[in-house]
Amino acid sequence: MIQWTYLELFIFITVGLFTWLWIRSRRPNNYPPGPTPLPLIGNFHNISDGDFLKAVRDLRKKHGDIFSMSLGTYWVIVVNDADNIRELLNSRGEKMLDRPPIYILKLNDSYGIPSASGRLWKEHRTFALNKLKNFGFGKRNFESRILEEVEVFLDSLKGFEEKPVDLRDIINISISNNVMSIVIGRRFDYDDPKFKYYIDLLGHNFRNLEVAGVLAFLPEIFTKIPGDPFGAHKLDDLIAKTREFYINEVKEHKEHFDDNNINDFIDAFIKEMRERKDEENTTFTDKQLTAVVGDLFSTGTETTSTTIMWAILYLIRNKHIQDKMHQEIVDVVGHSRLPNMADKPHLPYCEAVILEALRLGNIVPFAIPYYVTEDFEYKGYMFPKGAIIFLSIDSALSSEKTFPNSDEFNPDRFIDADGNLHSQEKILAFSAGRRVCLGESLARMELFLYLTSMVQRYEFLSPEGQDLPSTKGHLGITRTPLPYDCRAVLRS
Ligand code: HEM
Repeated sequence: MIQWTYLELFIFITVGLFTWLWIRSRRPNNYPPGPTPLPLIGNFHNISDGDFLKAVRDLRKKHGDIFSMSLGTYWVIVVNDADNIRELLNSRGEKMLDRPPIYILKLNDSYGIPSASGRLWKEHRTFALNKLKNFGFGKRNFESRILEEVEVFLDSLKGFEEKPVDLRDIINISISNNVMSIVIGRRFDYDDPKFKYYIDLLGHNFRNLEVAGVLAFLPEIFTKIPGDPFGAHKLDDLIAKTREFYINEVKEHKEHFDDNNINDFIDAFIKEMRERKDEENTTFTDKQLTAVVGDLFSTGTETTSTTIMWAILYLIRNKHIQDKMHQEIVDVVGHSRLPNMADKPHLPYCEAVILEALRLGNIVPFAIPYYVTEDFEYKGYMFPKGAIIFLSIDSALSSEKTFPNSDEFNPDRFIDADGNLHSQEKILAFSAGRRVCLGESLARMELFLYLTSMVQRYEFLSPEGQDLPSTKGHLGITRTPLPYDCRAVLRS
């Protein structure tokens, strides 16, 4: 019989364990290629230097358009290039429609719409789209409501008397008022302290939460570690505080509910919930209502306002583009009224500026992660059940092939020799397929009405003596510009 010393036993177990971990972390032959995973940590070391966007761009250069990484207990497949993304969603979409059960998508217990899967997602995406349309989404009467909000916003800019100001907070509140007028049936004043508090919390959530960061893939046990080394407790706390807002709104709506007077989305949901109360396994529950209200508040606020902040930043840095945009508005609309959606076909340069801001602003560089629910093959690679798919919208928006000199802000790339708009469909900023952004029509309307009105009335400049705002971004849930001040000077 073999006699083992403790040291020999220790060495044997350690080598055995590492061999098992190494074999387990090896990439099967038919998976997309990628960086070599290390035992225990997989490929975390390849993405953890703080700049996920750059890390993914570098890995693509080495491993090609479709590559895979081992992160936590998952294989993550990153898909680059607009054609690949569209083709994958069109041809394999049904096998990757769900969201993965990763930490950041489970913060709401996977309720709501962006984090939901299966029947819950299907029923509530359809319900939300129908009801939002009934209350005006994308319709003419909603346009007038947005224009009223734009007027209030433009007037509030006057209050700053051309002094340096960071516009982020009031743009956030103003944009939020549009979606909230449909969801909760009212708007908030820009100095309403309670709403400002929630908008501020939302901003913190968007900046601190990284859809693609290390925290996203950590096995849940790591999020419970005392001392909060990964910031998970802080996030839980911020999210719980923001949730108070939605819970209170729902409570108030229930107290004043009148079946004959359905004023907004929450009323419509409560009505549906009451009609289906005896249904077995109904998905129309209080928890889902709170989650959807939270989703519409968050997705409907930060995204559009961040795009406007990027657009103003690029217009400050490129004054000749701002002046050309202004001139087109003056020629077509004049000064006496605000631009409206009927003017859009006659303002191709303004539209080109907006497309270019969506492109270079790159505010959602990766679609919300998808989850493979059935094995499939694409371009000769295996996409195994249980893998997470990252669609790199960044790769589509920064493609040198489609957008030469892609680092430059150049709206003319969308204008042909006759001054007409072209190639707008190449902007994949809202993603594609069945999970395409639910608020795309609202966002496009807001971007057009706000940006054209702002440039019609005001000239946006850097504060005297200050450098131009930086084009560097911060990647949280969205990619936001670093804070900057500007002066809004009333045009005569
Ligand atoms: C410029 C503004 C916006 C941009 C660039 C944008 C972009 C996106 C992107 C890239 C996705 C991920 C789609 C995917 O997973 O493939 C998304 C999802 C979503 N967006 Fe937007 N969005 C914007 C504005 C809005 C607005 C105003 C709303 C709300 C009212 C909204 C509501 C949503 C919802 C609910 C989803 C989840 C869809 C689902 O999972 O079925 N978004 N958006």
